[in-house]
Amino acid sequence: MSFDSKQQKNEKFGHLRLSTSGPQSTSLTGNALLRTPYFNKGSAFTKEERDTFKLHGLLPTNVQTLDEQVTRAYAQYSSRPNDLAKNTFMTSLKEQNEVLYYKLILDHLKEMFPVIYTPTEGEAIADYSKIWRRSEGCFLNIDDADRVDDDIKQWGNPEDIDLIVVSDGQQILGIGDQGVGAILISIAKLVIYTLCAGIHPFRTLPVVLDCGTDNKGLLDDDLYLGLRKERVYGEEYDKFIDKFVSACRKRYPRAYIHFEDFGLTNARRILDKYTPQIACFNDDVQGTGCVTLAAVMAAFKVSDTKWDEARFVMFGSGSAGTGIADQIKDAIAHNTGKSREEAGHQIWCVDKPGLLLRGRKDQLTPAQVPYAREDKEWEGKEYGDLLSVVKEVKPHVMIGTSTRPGAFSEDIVREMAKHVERPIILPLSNPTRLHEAQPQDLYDWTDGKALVATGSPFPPPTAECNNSVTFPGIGLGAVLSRTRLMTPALLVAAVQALASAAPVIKGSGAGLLPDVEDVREISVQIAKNVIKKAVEDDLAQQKDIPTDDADLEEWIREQMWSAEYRPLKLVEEHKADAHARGEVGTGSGQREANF
Ligand SMILES: NC(=O)c1ccc[n+]([C@@H]2O[C@H](COP(=O)([O-])OP(=O)(O)OC[C@H]3O[C@@H](n4cnc5c(N)ncnc54)[C@H](O)[C@@H]3O)[C@@H](O)[C@H]2O)c1
Ligand SMILES: O=C(O)C[C@H](O)C(=O)O
Ligand SMILES: [Mn+2]
Repeated sequence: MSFDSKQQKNEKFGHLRLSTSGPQSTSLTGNALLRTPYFNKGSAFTKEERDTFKLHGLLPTNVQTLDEQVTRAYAQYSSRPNDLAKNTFMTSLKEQNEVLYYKLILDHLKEMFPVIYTPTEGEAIADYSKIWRRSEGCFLNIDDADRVDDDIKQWGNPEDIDLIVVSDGQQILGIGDQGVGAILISIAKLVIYTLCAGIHPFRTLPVVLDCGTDNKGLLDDDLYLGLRKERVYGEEYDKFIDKFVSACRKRYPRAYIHFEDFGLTNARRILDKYTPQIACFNDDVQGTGCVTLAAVMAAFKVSDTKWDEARFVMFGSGSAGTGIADQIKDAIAHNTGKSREEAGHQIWCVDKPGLLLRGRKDQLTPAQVPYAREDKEWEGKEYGDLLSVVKEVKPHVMIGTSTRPGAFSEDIVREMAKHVERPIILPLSNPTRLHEAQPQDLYDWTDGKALVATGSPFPPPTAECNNSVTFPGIGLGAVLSRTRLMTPALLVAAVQALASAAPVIKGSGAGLLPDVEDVREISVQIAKNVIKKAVEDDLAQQKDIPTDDADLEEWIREQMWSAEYRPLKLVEEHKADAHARGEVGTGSGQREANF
């Protein structure tokens, strides 16, 4: 990477920096500059910049600060009548001025998080083809699989992209197949990476793999923007994924790939296939597994539950359910010295047909198989519904990733509370309307004894158990260390950092997980653990990573992007490209032509 040499002298770790607070360079002037959201400062362009970049006559006279702009933008945001309208407003703002967009959110993080992310983003995704105005992100479709490499390569040079979030749209949150609208989940996750972990917004790429859709409503919608055909499965699908991964590897060899909201039959399979080959991560399986394990660890501190006796019931055993089960199984094994197989006996997985049993092996996914119980254990017992299973198992922990709203009904919760002092109940299905229970009901039915965390935000004392407190820090660690692989050991290191930041563990509150307000700091701690483990396990490709803890933290913080205006320098066109690539990661070609 090429960096401004003056800047390097002033910075302890200048030579390692990915993103900088130093000057940026562009050859754009006039309206072209104002229409480039990454560089546009609107009314905040200084007098000198207005001279240099030929902006006179294009802006009102008064030069304003970023804070003044935030005040105006917040008033406009607040005047929007509902959350979806607010979400649309934010999308427009992002298309106009990225620094202002991020600064506005960071100043109102708690309030805006549910509007730009879950649950409102779910509505925007479902309405994608109706509310679409301007294209953002990379669209690859299975009918043009031969073009994948060409379509990917136009986003920059090999060193330009650090992080790719990709979805095929088959299982968006709990709202099922959303086809091409899935581009918005890739974009939203990347926004969270920037807000919560300072990942440089211009060094990322949101992708949708349009493989058709089984959503009849979309296929019948004249406005639908995606491939109008039934979803493709099997060999053709696998080849398409392979082409995508190969193209990413070839064109952006340093990029870490985050898979999001793939369907049940593909999510785990794809993850297992590529984990030994590239640095990749499935958020629904691994991010959710990590955050939920951290919540359970915090809850155990309060309830004084011992790992060797703890019993877990998972309701909904898909990507998220089995991902959580795997993390919990490893934690049991780690804390008790049991084998992983033995540890798995403390987990009971329930899905649509009831408890998973070995006798029904042909109906189980490979990820479910290790949790299926021996049929003879359950002979003469009821196992077809959650209440019967809870009666038999008497779980300490019940986790919902079923997409079935209200599944944790009063009789089930009261039954659970009969057997354990502090029932730990985590309804995680998103969006909010799909939660297996409402937190207030859980407190009421257990005389306030339940320890609760939910998939979408609720007021305190209910913590939000959403992968958004985990994946940004893990990604930051992966990007900065340039880890070759994302291994289970790196994820364990991440969970340790997250669990120790829980308010109940720190003694700073009742929450089982840290609040979103604190997430940037949590991400530093997660990234630190991930990087240290990557170095220890000889996976880190980045050279000269500081070994001292304090230095490492400083090194991480310095590379986190923050929402502030940087001085802008005018350079000639050919130099701008070279400079931009090195300094702000601004790709050439299509990236600029797109604005
Ligand atoms: N809080 C978080 O961070 C987080 C993370 C990932 C997923 N989730 C949520 O978890 C839910 C599931 O996501 P996923 O990616 O695992 O989906 P998935 O399709 O892979 O799994 C869903 C599972 O639930 C089962 N199921 C469906 N209806 C059921 C019913 N009535 N009774 C019992 N089981 C039923 C399905 O058979 C499937 O096994 C979604 O609502 C998603 O938003 C939350
Ligand atoms: O996107 C979220 O809010 C969390 C999770 O990835 C989900 O699919 O629900
Ligand atoms: Mn998801």
